[in-house]
Amino acid sequence: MADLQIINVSKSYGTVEVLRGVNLSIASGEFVVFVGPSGCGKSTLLRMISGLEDAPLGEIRLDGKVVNKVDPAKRGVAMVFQSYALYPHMTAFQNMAFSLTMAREPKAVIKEKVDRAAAILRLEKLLDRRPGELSGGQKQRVAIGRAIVREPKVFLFDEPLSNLDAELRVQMRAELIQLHAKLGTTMIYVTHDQVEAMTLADKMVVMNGGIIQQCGTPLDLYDDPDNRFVAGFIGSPKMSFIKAKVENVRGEAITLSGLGGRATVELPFCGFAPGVREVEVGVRTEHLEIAGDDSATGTVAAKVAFVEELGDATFIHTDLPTGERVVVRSNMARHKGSTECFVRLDPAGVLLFGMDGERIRSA
Ligand SMILES: Nc1ncnc2c1ncn2[C@@H]1O[C@H](COP(=O)(O)OP(=O)(O)OP(=O)(O)O)[C@@H](O)[C@H]1O
Repeated sequence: MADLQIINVSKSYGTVEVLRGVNLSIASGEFVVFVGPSGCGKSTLLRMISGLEDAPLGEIRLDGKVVNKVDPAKRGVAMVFQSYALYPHMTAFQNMAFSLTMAREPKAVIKEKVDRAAAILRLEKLLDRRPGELSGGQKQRVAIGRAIVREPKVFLFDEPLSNLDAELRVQMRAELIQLHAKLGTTMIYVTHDQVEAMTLADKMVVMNGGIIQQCGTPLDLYDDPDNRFVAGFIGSPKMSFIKAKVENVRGEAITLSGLGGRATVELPFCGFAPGVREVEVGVRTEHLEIAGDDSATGTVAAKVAFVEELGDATFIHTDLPTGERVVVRSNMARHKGSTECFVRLDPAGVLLFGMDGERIRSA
């Protein structure tokens, strides 16, 4: 177990800056997930922590010690790759034992460590098989086993489940949660799948454009995003955004107009900055409902674009007259066939964003 500090770390490839002044503190034993769209720099940051990529600017501290120039093999970190990276001619046992064999550990110690890892990962019966004789999930477990036997201070996972089918991903996700509970080791995990991130993370780090946009618990990010990017990235279906004009600001409420072109809504809000004329309303699907008419405030006329019926929930994708797409979760079955509807916002579930994308919070 180890804590990790990333202090003002930047990285460029040629003239392209892929990490820009990243600061992050990871506590010992924490499960931290880096998430963000393709190319945002999450794998680069992970590889810099592992030492596979050099870190010329800023500091990476493991248990207080600067490791920027420490050899990857001596950092006490172990990485698990998306591609498994197993030796095809070696058995599962030999693959898992490889680093210990190279370090000339005694045979009895190697066997004990591999057997212990195999028991944790339920691989005991597969140790004689070569990678070609294992399923994707089993191969990934061998790759994780190879990391476990090294008894690292920090595990680094680079999209380890991306090559697995949907069902196996869910199963492996649960296994990783149990593994973390069993070992208690610091784990850093990269994925572009936000559901994976939300289910695994103690702390989630949302990145975009080489910058940490926000970090916190998954529910902090879901309920209280700092900006429009985080709000839109976290959650499925995604948060809907509607532009509005600021009509009236009072002590504990503001009135917005022009939602979807016409509608108005009054929101509880303290300390709204005078002078702001335009905002964007962000609202999650659970704070929207289909209304019978537009008599209540915060109700917008919309056209049904398409309906997804998933059994336990129905998502109605609607288009406002302004062209904005709004997704409503409804337990009213059988919306297929409807072409027009009214969508009502629950004022208590509305978040406000400035036109610069930053969150406007109530005082
Ligand atoms: N060795 C390299 N040389 C030049 N550019 C690179 C190199 N490695 C990565 N990049 C670029 O740096 C940026 C960040 O890449 P990185 O792999 O960290 O992104 P990512 O967030 O992990 O994306 P993905 O989810 O697609 O794996 C990308 O624009 C990528 O093209």
